[in-house]
Amino acid sequence: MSISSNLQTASKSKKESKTAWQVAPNLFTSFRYAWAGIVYAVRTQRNFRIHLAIGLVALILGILLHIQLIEAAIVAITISIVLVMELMNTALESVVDLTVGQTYHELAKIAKDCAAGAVLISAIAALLVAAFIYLPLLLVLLYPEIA
Ligand SMILES: Nc1ncnc2c1ncn2[C@@H]1O[C@H](COP(=O)(O)OP(=O)(O)OP(=O)(O)O)[C@@H](O)[C@H]1O
Repeated sequence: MSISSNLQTASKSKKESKTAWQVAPNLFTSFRYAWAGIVYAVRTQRNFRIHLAIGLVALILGILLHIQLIEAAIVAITISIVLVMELMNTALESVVDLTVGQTYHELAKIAKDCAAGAVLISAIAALLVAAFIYLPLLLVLLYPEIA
């Protein structure tokens, strides 16, 4: 996402909550800020939306394929890691943009590239987990004779 649209969205949410910089007075407010971060990512980050959709499909497929509880736990953790990496990537991009603005800086590039790399590694791990858990079940479903 571009820096200017990031700034636009940020200033919009600033208008919505002028007290967002304050320390959360209670647990409920903390949850509200956390939820606001997730909503921001859903609204502004295409990759976050894609990973969220893939995660939901994986969960539904898991239910349909009757995966075991331990497999469901692994799938849930894997989906969470990818989404967490996306959120951390978004947070880091915002901090970098806040720091250097629209000027090119080699350290800004390293920070953003490494964050993007972290997301990529988590996504590849998720693909591997999906292959290990779903592929054998799907193969048996498609070719019952190999079971
Ligand atoms: N200030 C900067 N200085 C140097 N390079 C930058 C800077 N900002 C961005 N880049 C380079 O451009 C790439 C894309 O940055 P951008 O902020 O547009 O992320 P993005 O395309 O929104 O990423 P994502 O798809 O993960 O959200 C970075 O990975 C980095 O290589």
